[in-house]
Amino acid sequence: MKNYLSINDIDSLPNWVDEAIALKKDPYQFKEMGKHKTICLLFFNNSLRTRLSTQKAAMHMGMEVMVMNFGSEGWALEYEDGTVMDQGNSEHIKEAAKVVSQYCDIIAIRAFAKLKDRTKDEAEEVLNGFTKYASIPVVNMESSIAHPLQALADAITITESNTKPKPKVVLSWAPHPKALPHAVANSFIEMIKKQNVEFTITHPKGYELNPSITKGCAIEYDQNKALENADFVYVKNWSSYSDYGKVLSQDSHWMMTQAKLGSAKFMHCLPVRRNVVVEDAVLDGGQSLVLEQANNRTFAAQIVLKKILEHSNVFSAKGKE
Ligand SMILES: NCCC[C@H](NC(=O)CCC(=O)O)C(=O)O
Ligand SMILES: NC(=O)OP(=O)(O)O
Repeated sequence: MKNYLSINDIDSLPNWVDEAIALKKDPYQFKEMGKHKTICLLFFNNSLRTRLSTQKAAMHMGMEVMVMNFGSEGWALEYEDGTVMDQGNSEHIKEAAKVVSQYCDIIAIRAFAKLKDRTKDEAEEVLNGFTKYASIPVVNMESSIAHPLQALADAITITESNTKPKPKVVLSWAPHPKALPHAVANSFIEMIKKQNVEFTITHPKGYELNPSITKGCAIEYDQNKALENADFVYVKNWSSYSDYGKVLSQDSHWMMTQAKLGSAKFMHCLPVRRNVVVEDAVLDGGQSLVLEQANNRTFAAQIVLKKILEHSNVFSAKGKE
């Protein structure tokens, strides 16, 4: 595997989950693999988990790590080809990506959706710009439309705590004061479609996600009905997709409560707004998996780095890359 841009870059999800669980038991077993290799983490948006867990994963693999908050520290980048750069942007992606490629062996990028222009967000100019012009592998640390490191961690977490042959998994929208991206929900859906589960999505009308991603999924507008007999409830806010980037509802009836959760396990990618998205009793209770999810981010990132290093070591040994 060269790049990890979406869940579709995983050749076998069950194998990757098993390998990640094995890495978790003995995290430094491949510490020689990344020796004298450097990963550069470029952040165009804030982070706690992604930044620290990806750094930790790289350290487990014996890699050196460079981190840059590009959004606040880097030059404003231009992505259009052939532009006369006489406005605010100082540096073109062509130079930036090629320069970063000279300093490291893997680039990881976080660049969220701006939620103003759907076509522009779906073009993924930052992630795709780096992928196009970098000469080294690229990892998606949450782009406009995907968060595949989170979804892989979620797959590990569900596998570890599942006790049933075919559990019921529900993705439930929850209210939020800000307009949030679709990336976490999109990648979760793409991941869960590859699992042997019964899956239902529930949200208010107007919050339908990209139909090409939800194709084939059950959508139930009655949250209580959707939650019946659930084993895992993944809660997440997202803004409207059809009325792009808009907050259409802040209806607190959609907040997850212990009463609604019943005996199901609770999941959320974090950060989470307490008593807006989910009540304290759920997060502070025994059914919450949020800390396990955050912990598994390290091993999701580590399996991704291992696959990339294996691929690049094979190619460099052959003198091909
Ligand atoms: N990386 C995980 C989630 C990141 C982002 N959440 C946020 O921006 C929440 C910010 C806040 O609550 O103010 C999202 O939904 O995609
Ligand atoms: N879940 C997640 O990606 O967290 P951060 O935004 O803190 O990295």
